[in-house]
Amino acid sequence: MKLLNAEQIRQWDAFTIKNEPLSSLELMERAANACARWIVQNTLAESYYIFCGKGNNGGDGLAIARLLYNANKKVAVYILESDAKGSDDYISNFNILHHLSAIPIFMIRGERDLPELPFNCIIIDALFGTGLNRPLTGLAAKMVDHINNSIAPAIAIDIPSGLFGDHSSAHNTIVKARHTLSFQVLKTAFLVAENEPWIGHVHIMDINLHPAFPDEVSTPFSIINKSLASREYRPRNAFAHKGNFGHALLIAGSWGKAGAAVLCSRACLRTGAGLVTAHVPQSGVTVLQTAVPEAMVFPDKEAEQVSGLNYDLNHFTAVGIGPGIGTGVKQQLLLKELLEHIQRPLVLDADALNILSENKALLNLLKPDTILTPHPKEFARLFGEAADDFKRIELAQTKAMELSIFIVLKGHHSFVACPDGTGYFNITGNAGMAKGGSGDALTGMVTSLLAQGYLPKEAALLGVFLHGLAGDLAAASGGMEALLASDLIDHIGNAFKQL
Ligand SMILES: NC(=O)C1=CN([C@@H]2O[C@H](COP(=O)(O)OP(=O)(O)OC[C@H]3O[C@@H](n4cnc5c(N)ncnc54)[C@H](OP(=O)(O)O)[C@@H]3O)[C@@H](O)[C@H]2O)[C@@H](O)CC1
Ligand SMILES: Nc1ncnc2c1ncn2[C@@H]1O[C@H](COP(=O)(O)OP(=O)(O)O)[C@@H](O)[C@H]1O
Ligand SMILES: [K+]
Repeated sequence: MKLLNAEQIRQWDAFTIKNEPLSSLELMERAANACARWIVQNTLAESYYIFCGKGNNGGDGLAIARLLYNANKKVAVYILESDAKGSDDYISNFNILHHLSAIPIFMIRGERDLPELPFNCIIIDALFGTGLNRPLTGLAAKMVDHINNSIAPAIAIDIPSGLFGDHSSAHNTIVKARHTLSFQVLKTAFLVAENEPWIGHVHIMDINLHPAFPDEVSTPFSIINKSLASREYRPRNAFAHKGNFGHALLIAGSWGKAGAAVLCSRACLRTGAGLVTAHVPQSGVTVLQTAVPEAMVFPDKEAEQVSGLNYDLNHFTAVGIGPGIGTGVKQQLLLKELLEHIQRPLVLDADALNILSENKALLNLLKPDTILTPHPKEFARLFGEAADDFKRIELAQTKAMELSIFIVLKGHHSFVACPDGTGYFNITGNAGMAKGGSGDALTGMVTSLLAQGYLPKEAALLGVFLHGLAGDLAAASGGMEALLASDLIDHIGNAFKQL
């Protein structure tokens, strides 16, 4: 699903208005209806304090006030006064409300006009939406501070006021919402960790914008959702044999970190690879053969670390390297040798990435379409610190294009940067996965898909989606706190079944 920017969403409105057809006021009513319905169904409050600006976001707020009043809720409206005359639909809704004369409307001209907010009210934030074009200052910022200083929860309409939809809002004054009711599609702002303090729980309100529009625009960003993942998925043929599903090699583990090799090998098998061989230090052999008897083992000549490649890499259909290997001289040489000789699809994770960070010249050895799976710290070590989350995404895109590789920037919404300049945000996964071992599972899963013949882009997108979904299913059955990477791996099968 394409991720549209604020301007494209405006065009989508206009397209819907022209082609459905309906008036913009009717579209606003539809949006307000969806919000009011959600508010009535999901909240119980003594009263609703509705803060409005004079743009269309404020128009939504005025319409929501009327609809909540019609649903027998006690409402009061507070309008941020400004020199602007207000958008047409704001004015229309203001006039309707004014004539209704049942709902108190207060104009806020100065700080002294700000109402006291009782603890048992709900605040509706309809000050500014996607039309915000500069940080809030003056009375608007004071109003937001006032909302944030109240203990009453705030529900933001479309986007918390003060937050930019498409770029960083660092240092802005922003409404801290408990819930955000946003129209039709996710905004990029909801996908980055730096905005977590403002957005609360995001709920997408379907307002039936015209389905033909997204096909007409091109966007650099998309969302990996179930329909995209299902499109990538290739079910097994009935007459298939293990040779059809490739042979994955995983180079992982060291003394004290045999678990990393166990987790990525098991995840690799659970994701469907026909054969899996783990190259581990000798100390890891018994561990691996006991914990994952389905995997074959290639014992290194050293006891506690992997130290060299004494086999033909072409024997395998895909290779994953990094989890728990360490960053010593021998692993550095091993990685260099591997990068020089490999002719197969490759995933680099964890210590393999840390080795690259210490030896940047190795980046030039990366073959096109190699997949890197850094978490934000590994990414910073590799490519430098970024000023904010949006800049980090930009940097990932630049590096993916420059090096012709895929970069899976892991996080709550992992971002897959592709060499063609496109990028995909994942929407599965949960905080239960924030525990050592989850990343090792992802390495095994993506390597598995590559081994089975999925193209690198397909493997990265499907792997990230299934990984998060398996985590979600594991959390649904055993809770987030208790979630182990092993639980996630045990749910990979159920994740596939949902495709
Ligand atoms: N499909 C959908 O999504 C639908 C969307 N709809 C709704 O429309 C909303 C977008 O409405 P919108 O374009 O009128 O912009 P909105 O944010 O209300 O006002 C911005 C105005 O404020 C001003 N301004 C900007 N920054 C400022 C600042 N820092 N401090 C002070 N002023 C500032 C700026 O004017 P300026 O001062 O620049 O002349 C601008 O005109 C959207 O979020 C959703 O709620 C629904 O109704 C229908 C379906
Ligand atoms: N809060 C979260 N929400 C969704 N996914 C998460 C969250 N925290 C971690 N993850 C996922 O778990 C994995 C963690 O990887 P990583 O940090 O490399 O862990 P490790 O190396 O310890 O296994 C990543 O795929 C990441 O996207
Ligand atoms: K808002």
